[in-house]
Amino acid sequence: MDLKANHSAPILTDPTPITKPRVGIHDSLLPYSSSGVFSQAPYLKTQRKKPGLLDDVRSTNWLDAMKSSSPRNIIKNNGTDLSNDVAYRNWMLKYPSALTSIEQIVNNANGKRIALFLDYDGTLSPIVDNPDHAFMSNVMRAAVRNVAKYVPTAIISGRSREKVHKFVGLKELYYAGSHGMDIVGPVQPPTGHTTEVIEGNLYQPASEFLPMINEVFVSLVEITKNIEGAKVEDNKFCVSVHYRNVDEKNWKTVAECVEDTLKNYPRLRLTHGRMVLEIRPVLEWNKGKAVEFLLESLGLSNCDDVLPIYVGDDRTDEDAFKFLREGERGYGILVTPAPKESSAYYSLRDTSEVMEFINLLAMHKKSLP
Ligand SMILES: O=P(O)(O)OC[C@H]1O[C@H](O[C@H]2O[C@H](CO)[C@@H](O)[C@H](O)[C@H]2O)[C@H](O)[C@@H](O)[C@@H]1O
Repeated sequence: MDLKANHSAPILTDPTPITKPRVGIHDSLLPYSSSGVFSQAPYLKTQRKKPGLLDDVRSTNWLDAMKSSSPRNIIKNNGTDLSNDVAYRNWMLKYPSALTSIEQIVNNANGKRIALFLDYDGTLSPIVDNPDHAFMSNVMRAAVRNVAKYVPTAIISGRSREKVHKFVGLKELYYAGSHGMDIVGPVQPPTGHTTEVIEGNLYQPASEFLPMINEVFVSLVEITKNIEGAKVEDNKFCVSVHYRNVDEKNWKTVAECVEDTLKNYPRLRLTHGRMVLEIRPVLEWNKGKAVEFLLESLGLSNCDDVLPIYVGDDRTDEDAFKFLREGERGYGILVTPAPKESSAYYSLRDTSEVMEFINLLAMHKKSLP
């Protein structure tokens, strides 16, 4: 079957199809300030949001949103794995496998540098019950280390930057934590290929929120302490409240605790991840902005020369997919075992397919003169 012919998204088949971004990245983001800290981008605005406008949880069907927030609830139906059924195969006509499309992807990269952006949980490490045990396998680590020899590679995670760096454990990469609100950029854009990223320039657009986030973290730990299975995670500029291990009958209580806490913090908002409620600053900053920022600071923002690829599995990754799709800048690849609407172009089923894709990409780059 010719997947290209059925792909509803614009297929970038021309070797130089990617146009310059419609909106250029603001030069004012660079250069860095003398303190070694990136200067605050002037277009970053904090918006006040009423507590009643929280993203998901206070909408009438918030409980449904909580239930559907992980493939655990959508893959299985009466014990049948729907990922093999007709619905998934039909869905793949719109989001073809990045493995079977590898030729198309590398053809579009012909003559261009590839920049690779990887989410962590659910992308490089499988989803597990205990967030502290979301370890990456050694073979995955080797694959990421290897691809980073050929293409600049960054990890963009909802976790704190320090934690995700520790999990991945590779010096060769760039890291953005707190959904992109904590970025360590290069001291200067790499000239050739670097084997070790020299850390130096921090970009933390939400730094003013740190005391507030810490306060909320402490309150949430206290208020949820009697809910069995609930876990509050400090992600530096965001807080995650996990309910994966909470009995479903208590999910409402978890949401109410979060809501009660946030009533006092109109400058914070709530989003949904996979069995997790995520509290973060009301700020025009997300993983898409982080990709844009990293491309610029790596000297890779010229779309005629660079093909960015972003691989991720979660709702917050959609901002990066959108950023790449909107300017026809590059490709988003959604990792999911079940059909899902997305702004990505391609799909991969799980972390083992992610590893296969990373290896194919490295093999291709290695084979180039
Ligand atoms: O942007 P990411 O790197 O994907 O981080 C998003 C959240 O990932 C983690 O939670 C998820 O993975 C856990 C481990 O597999 C799982 O137990 C949890 O249910 C998932 O939601 C992380 O713990 C969160 O803090 C991140 O926000």
